[in-house]
Amino acid sequence: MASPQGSRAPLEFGGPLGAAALMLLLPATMFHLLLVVRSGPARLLGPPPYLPGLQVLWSPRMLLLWLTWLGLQAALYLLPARKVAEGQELKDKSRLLYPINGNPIYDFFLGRELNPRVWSFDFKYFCELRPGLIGWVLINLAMLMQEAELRGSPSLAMWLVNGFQLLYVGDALWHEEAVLTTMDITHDGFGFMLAFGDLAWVPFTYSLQAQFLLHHPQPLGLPVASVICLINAVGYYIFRGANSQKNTFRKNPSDPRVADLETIPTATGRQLLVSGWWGMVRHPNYLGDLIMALAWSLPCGVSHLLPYFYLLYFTALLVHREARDEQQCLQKYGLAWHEYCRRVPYRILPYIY
Ligand SMILES: NC(=O)C1=CN([C@@H]2O[C@H](COP(=O)(O)OP(=O)(O)OC[C@H]3O[C@@H](n4cnc5c(N)ncnc54)[C@H](OP(=O)(O)O)[C@@H]3O)[C@@H](O)[C@H]2O)C=CC1
Ligand SMILES: CC(C)CCC[C@@H](C)[C@H]1CC=C2C3=C(CC[C@@]21C)[C@@]1(C)CC[C@H](O)C(C)(C)[C@@H]1CC3
Repeated sequence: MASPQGSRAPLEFGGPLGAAALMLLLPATMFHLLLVVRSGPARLLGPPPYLPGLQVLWSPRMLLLWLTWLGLQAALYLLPARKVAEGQELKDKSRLLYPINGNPIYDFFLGRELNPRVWSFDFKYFCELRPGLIGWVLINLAMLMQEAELRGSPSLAMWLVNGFQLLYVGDALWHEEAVLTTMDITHDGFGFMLAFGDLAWVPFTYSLQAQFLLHHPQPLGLPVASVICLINAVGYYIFRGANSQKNTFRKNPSDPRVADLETIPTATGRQLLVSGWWGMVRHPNYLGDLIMALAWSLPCGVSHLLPYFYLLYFTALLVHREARDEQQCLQKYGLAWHEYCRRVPYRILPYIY
């Protein structure tokens, strides 16, 4: 968004160089992870065990399968029997026009079109939840079924990972409307980052724990499994509680479930919650999500670093995302946001960060 003086807003992700590096590094990282997870050593930081030839990598049948999957999801997305929810309005009821800054690599990575649509088909909204997230749990299920074929029955660890991540995806679909208030929909364009993130990164790297367990079975006793289930439950409770509280408040501040919460008025007319989950830290939803990310890795044991890749990546993503959101909220709310930061000094982890 251009500032009042017309100067260009600061470039994120390290500008064109950062964007170009990420567009090379991310597919390479995903490729490395998928090779290493199948190898015996499964060393995250080691070189990939082998580099498959092009005849292995290129499969017209797989391409057709993937396009069929995308087409099926698109057809289901277009079914007439669906609820239509309004997106977030901007302050003056209009939509800001982002100046094209003549920077192709950066624009290609971040995207500049906020709401890419063909008729009523919203590409960003469609990609955000459906093909990638549902594909993720399908890959998990395929791993579970293949382990049953290989070893007679799925391991307890595989059941836990499948169950936790099915809960996460099911929750996302159940609360589909909440996606409309996420940063991706309200602020980010639909470029390489979200297209690759939604359609490749989520299904193939988020299913890493299930893939790891298929190739590296891990023993898991009931007492430890119970503790891991408790950790996931705590994470989900915080994640869901915080997201629902904020989304309810944003939809209707007078809703009895949030009406008694303390708030800070802002010059925009919108208020900031300063008690409840959002009085604990400034991103309680991220805290819950990270606790769940830990619970997804623990069933894979501690013999390998690879299953903890998601936790490491996700921590970096949310720390970076939180910083981006802070800048946006500072621009939106000015002094009110400074007051919020004074009263709620921690970002994600109480008394730590
Ligand atoms: N699994 C994954 O890969 C990922 C999961 N996520 C999850 O997605 C969820 C959404 O995260 P994200 O999209 O980053 O955005 P958030 O849901 O955290 O929303 C941030 C926005 O909420 C509003 N807000 C912030 N503080 C307050 C407050 N005190 N009172 C009222 N409103 C407030 C502001 O918008 P405004 O005031 O304009 O309404 C702010 O821009 C999170 O749970 C996160 O964990 C996110 C990224 C990746
Ligand atoms: C490829 C790069 C490393 C970065 C890509 C990041 C994307 C994979 C994520 C950015 C925000 C996301 C959200 C979810 C999935 C991952 C991406 C697309 C989300 C749909 C997961 C389910 C949650 O319930 C949610 C709150 C709906 C999430 C919204 C943000």
